[in-house]
Amino acid sequence: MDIMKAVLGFEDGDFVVGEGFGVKGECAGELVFNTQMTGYMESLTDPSYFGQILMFTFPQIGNYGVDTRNFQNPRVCALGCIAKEICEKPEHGPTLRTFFEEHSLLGMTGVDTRALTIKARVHGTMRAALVVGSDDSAYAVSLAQKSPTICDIIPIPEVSCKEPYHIPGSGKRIAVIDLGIKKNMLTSLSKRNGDLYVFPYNATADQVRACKPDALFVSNGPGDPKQAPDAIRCIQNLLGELPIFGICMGNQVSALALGGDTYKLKFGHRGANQPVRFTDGRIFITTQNHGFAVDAESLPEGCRVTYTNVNDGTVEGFENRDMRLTTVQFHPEAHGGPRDTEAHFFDDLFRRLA
Ligand SMILES: NC(=O)CC[C@H](N)C(=O)O
Repeated sequence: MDIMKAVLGFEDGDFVVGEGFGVKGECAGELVFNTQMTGYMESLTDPSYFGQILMFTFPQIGNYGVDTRNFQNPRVCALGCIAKEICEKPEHGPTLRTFFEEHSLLGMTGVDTRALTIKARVHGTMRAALVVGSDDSAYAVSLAQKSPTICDIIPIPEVSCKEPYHIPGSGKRIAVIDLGIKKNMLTSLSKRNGDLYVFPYNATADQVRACKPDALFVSNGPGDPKQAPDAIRCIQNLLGELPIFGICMGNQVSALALGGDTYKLKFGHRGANQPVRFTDGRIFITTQNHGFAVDAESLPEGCRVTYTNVNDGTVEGFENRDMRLTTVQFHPEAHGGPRDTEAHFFDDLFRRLA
């Protein structure tokens, strides 16, 4: 096998050289790290990673091949993939290498991902550029420096559905705003017989009202929540009119719709063992993937923080009972990661509509 060069350049002038996999090419965006031991395909296909380069801290990924049943979206959404090592002989095929080659994706191995993770933890998330097929570090650094910040990109329209669609179910009618929804959110709602009317990111309140929903659900999505003005407006118009639920980006845009604020975390939470504390003191282990957070202090009267991240005390969920709004920052739908909060969130959602 011919070795293909690759280089990862950072906005601060630093760089690392490694081995490329997939195809030759380049990409630039935030480099973020995920600490999951499994679920690499769920993460790579999670639309919330659109616009970011995804690095896995677990030393080897690809050890159970590529199974499209795990995909959270039909395509890989991360701009590129960085891993210490990819498995060349998985128990089930095809290999990550073959998949990346066949789908013209960009990957890099053979780098000290732990050192790069420490760098992100010390200095904060940085913009980086991955160049596969070259070791021109000066070029990679200049690409990183020229790339827009995560707050400047508008990625949601790229991953939201283009037209509304219907997933029939025999139960409650849920209007879903797709800001780049993970498949397992839809599956989790469908499994509970939800009759789902899915709308693109720019749906208006009147379009939502027209399907006569019992509730509104706002999905996860990539980028800065402040770059989702249509969803914020739609929620604002529907607040108090019907129950509203949201996950991750759905949590953040709900806070903004209420007049609250969000801010960028130093290096975010991305992994499958993030502990959150519920109001009753119980701790749940959750999957998370977020780089922004809701500012607890900014939430207006009537809101109550329901979940707090045990590691850093940040907001992992809040509610406003008067407005019948319940949102979480973590991922109860899992995929990958633990399903400890699936029933807690989704069963509760339908119980509230009964
Ligand atoms: N998974 C998500 O919905 C992420 C929301 C937002 N893009 C963030 O990084 O915080």
